[in-house]
Amino acid sequence: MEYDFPRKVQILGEDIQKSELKYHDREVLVSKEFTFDSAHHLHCYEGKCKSLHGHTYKLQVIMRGKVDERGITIDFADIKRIAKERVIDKLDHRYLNDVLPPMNTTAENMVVWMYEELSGALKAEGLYPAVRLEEVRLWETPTSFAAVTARLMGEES
Ligand SMILES: Nc1nc2c(c(=O)[nH]1)N=C([C@H](O)[C@H](O)COP(=O)(O)OP(=O)(O)OP(=O)(O)O)CN2
Ligand SMILES: [Zn+2]
Repeated sequence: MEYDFPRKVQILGEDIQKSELKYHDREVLVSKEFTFDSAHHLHCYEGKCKSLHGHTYKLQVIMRGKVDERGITIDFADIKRIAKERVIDKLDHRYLNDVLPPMNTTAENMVVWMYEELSGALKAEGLYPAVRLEEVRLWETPTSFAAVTARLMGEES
């Protein structure tokens, strides 16, 4: 497919005019996915998950913001760094019942905690409100996930 990209881009050190940038200022969702392995068991639950067991969790982080002059909403590398620092490095190869704040370690509870961690990082780093956390999804198995959105978390604008 042929795109009508601008001929000149000042921001990249080339000879480009901002007025030619077609997509600058549009709001776009950007997403990155991660996996991590953890052990846990559930309380108040009758079934196999009350016993110690493990999962390869999948986490999807979706952020939202305006595209800048470079064509970037937030660098995927920054999403990765934030997710690693705030979530993955705390949980990977750990026993969740020990390392998470007191909670039953269901996918629902965990995804709410993850949303708060990630949203807190955007605010602490001054990226918010230009960049907002739109949705976080956590797969416990390939067929089961829990998710929260900005609207569900009362952060929608
Ligand atoms: N609503 C929720 N239900 C269950 C949770 C949960 O977090 N939220 N967690 C569990 C257990 O942790 C269990 O390990 C995962 O359950 P399940 O998806 O049933 O696991 P399976 O391996 O049996 O999945 P299949 O893909 O169907 O083989 C239980 N329920
Ligand atoms: Zn489980």
